[in-house]
Amino acid sequence: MCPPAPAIVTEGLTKRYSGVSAIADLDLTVPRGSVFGFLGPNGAGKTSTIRILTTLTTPTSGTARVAGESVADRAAVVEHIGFLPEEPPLYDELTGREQLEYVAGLRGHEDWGRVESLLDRFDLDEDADRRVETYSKGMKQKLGLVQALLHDPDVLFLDEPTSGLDPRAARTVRDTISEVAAAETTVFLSTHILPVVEELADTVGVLYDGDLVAEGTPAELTEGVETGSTLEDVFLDVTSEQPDAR
Ligand SMILES: Nc1ncnc2c1ncn2[C@@H]1O[C@H](COP(=O)(O)OP(=O)(O)OP(=O)(O)O)[C@@H](O)[C@H]1O
Repeated sequence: MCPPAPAIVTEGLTKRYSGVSAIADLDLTVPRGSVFGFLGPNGAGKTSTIRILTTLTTPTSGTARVAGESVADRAAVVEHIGFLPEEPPLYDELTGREQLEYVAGLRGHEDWGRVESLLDRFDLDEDADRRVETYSKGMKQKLGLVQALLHDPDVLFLDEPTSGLDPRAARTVRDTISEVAAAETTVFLSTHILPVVEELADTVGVLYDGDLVAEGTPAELTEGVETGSTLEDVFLDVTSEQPDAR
């Protein structure tokens, strides 16, 4: 039997914005059902990569496939993906439940039973009839996560899902990510919070100046460097000035 196709494959992926190189010749493979921690300093090209993989922008050159579909085929890719950007796209004037029903309707997945079960699963049912504008940041983040999961995507993209959350809300979001990953969904997790990656990621990729400068399991990355090294030590090491940096 053939092994299943990877959840994400990029080959020679390149993005330039009027002369500025954001990603350069990126080759990336993310196996199905894994949590991929996508790290890199500010300006490394993480958001640009996520925007290409979620079909919000097009590459300058190279190819990318998500859940087996080319990112050139937007309609095919969006069926398979969920995306929680740093600021969840929510309407303040809707209630939590209306927000989810609205998005489910837009996607043509008018499965109100699923909306209710997700509200229940993420402890949002008691607040579901309150307007989003009254929600705390943590509740908005949870609602954004539920919204990204409504159509049971194969690949979930998360951009800084725990930033700005208090420890309890961040824990809830981390637990949710673990739960989603346990249910065979591939999670592409971009964050600056390294302990979150250490806790959740099966594989880590470190982007620096548009290039992948390290890739492996957290254990592989910390092996071979000084005993007791953490992912933070590895991150700081591989993202210091590279000899061939542009
Ligand atoms: N729309 C744009 N127009 C011009 N340059 C851009 C645009 N978007 C990103 N860039 C540039 O591309 C490079 C990569 O940016 P990107 O936002 O992808 O990095 P990032 O790793 O997500 O950074 P951060 O962690 O700060 O969010 C940067 O030099 C940035 O200034």
